[in-house]
Amino acid sequence: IRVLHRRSSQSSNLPPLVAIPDEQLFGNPRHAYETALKQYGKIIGVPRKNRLEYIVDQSFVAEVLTNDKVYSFEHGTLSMLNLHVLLALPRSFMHEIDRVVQDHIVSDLDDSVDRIAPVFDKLAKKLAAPVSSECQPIAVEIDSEVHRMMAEAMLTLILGRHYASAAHIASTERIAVAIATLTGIFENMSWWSRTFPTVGRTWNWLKVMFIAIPYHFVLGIGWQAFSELSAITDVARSDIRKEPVIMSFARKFIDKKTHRISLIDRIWILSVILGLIFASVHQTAVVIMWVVCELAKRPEYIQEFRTDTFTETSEDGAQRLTYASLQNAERLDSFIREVMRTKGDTLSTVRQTVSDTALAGYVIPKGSFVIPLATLANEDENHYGENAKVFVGDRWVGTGKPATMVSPNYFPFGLGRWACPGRGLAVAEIKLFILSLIAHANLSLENGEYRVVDPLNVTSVAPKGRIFLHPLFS
Ligand code: HEM
Repeated sequence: IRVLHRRSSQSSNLPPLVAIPDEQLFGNPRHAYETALKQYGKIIGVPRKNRLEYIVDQSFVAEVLTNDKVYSFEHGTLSMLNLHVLLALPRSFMHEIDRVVQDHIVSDLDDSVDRIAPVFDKLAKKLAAPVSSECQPIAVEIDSEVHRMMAEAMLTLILGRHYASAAHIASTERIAVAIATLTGIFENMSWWSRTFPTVGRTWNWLKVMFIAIPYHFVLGIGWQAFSELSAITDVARSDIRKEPVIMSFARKFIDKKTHRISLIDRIWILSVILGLIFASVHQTAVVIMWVVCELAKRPEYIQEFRTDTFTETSEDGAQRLTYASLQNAERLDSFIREVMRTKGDTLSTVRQTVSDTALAGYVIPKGSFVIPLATLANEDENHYGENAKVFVGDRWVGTGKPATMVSPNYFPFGLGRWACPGRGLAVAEIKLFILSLIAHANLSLENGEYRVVDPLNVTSVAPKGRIFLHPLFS
């Protein structure tokens, strides 16, 4: 690690510019950034993949993530995704997705959970079936199944149960992963993209815009949804709450005179739904895998999670998990919060300066990416005490701090006005899967360890480990 320059000139007053070799940046980013911040101050500029990013320590998390007038979430996030073009639209894409999630998903989590719970139960039963019949531990390929399950759950919730066909589920998975590549999640792992980042980014962008979205979305799900939106009328419905998210969201676009939704609005609705699929499928699947791996590494927690679980009897007499069951699972909630705090997020939230901005005696130029180093805040000994870096599964029990409650020392879901609006659903989904699975089997991990695949992107790339399911009574 070396300083390229301390200050380019007295008048520009830039933070120190620090060069970190690629092997350190991509191989052990946490150590590399933490060391550089310790050496050169609370804010440093670090070039990465042809971009200059300003990395700040834990003392600036609140300022950078919540002062949206200066540090813009929309500019930061859309620019990182190479989707700046959306900033030029007359409507705010991010505001619209935010509203859909708030008004049509998390406003009634009881109902949202009821709609998707069967999808989680189905996978848990499928995975555990061979274990129960053969009465011996079996290794399961859980990662791809979890991705598929998330695609099915979100299709069911957002577009309706009739969309959950094998073909649509496969397309949804592909779209979610394809759009996630725009954030550069696979760039860190490929020599080609790391060495020629601009070419890599352009290639990814073209692939997503001209192949993945048209082929996997427009021709299938998109076309079906477009036809349904074309047929929607403003006839009053008594059961609007029971409609899929897309339909209840679409109602506000029905023109009072024509009683139809205009072509532009139909395209807008579909774009927002596409954004929502991206935001909700891939990342949740990855975090489920983190929780599964951590729990399989620490199976001693499983029994107490079971003891906490209560189910409700449905009309057909079967036992089912409801949102109330999930809220009751306090020890599991604490475990999830601890996984999210300690899994090693580094550069997980980004903002972009909308003007030259003074910070810590320096001036950060307009249009710069500013990113807090999450590990420093999430594992800050001044805040959490001596055992800050230790995983304590029940650390949060009885503290009134659920996994969804963010703060400057815990921001896996971001912070401020733009903190993830879907986090209530995300945590409910993680609990649904874990509780459904441990109802049928115990878990363990081969050699008690998993592997972090991309340490610079732990939120978007799942860890790898060989998971074993064990029969409950053996
Ligand atoms: C465990 C899974 C998830 C994680 C770790 C996660 C994390 C995040 C993070 C870090 C942000 C940026 C916040 C910021 O910069 O301050 C964000 C934004 C967002 N998330 Fe999530 N998220 C998850 C699941 C979901 C789900 C299930 C939905 C939808 C139902 C969702 C919808 C969104 C949306 C729409 C935004 C854009 C910001 C906004 O509209 O306010 N996320 N998420």
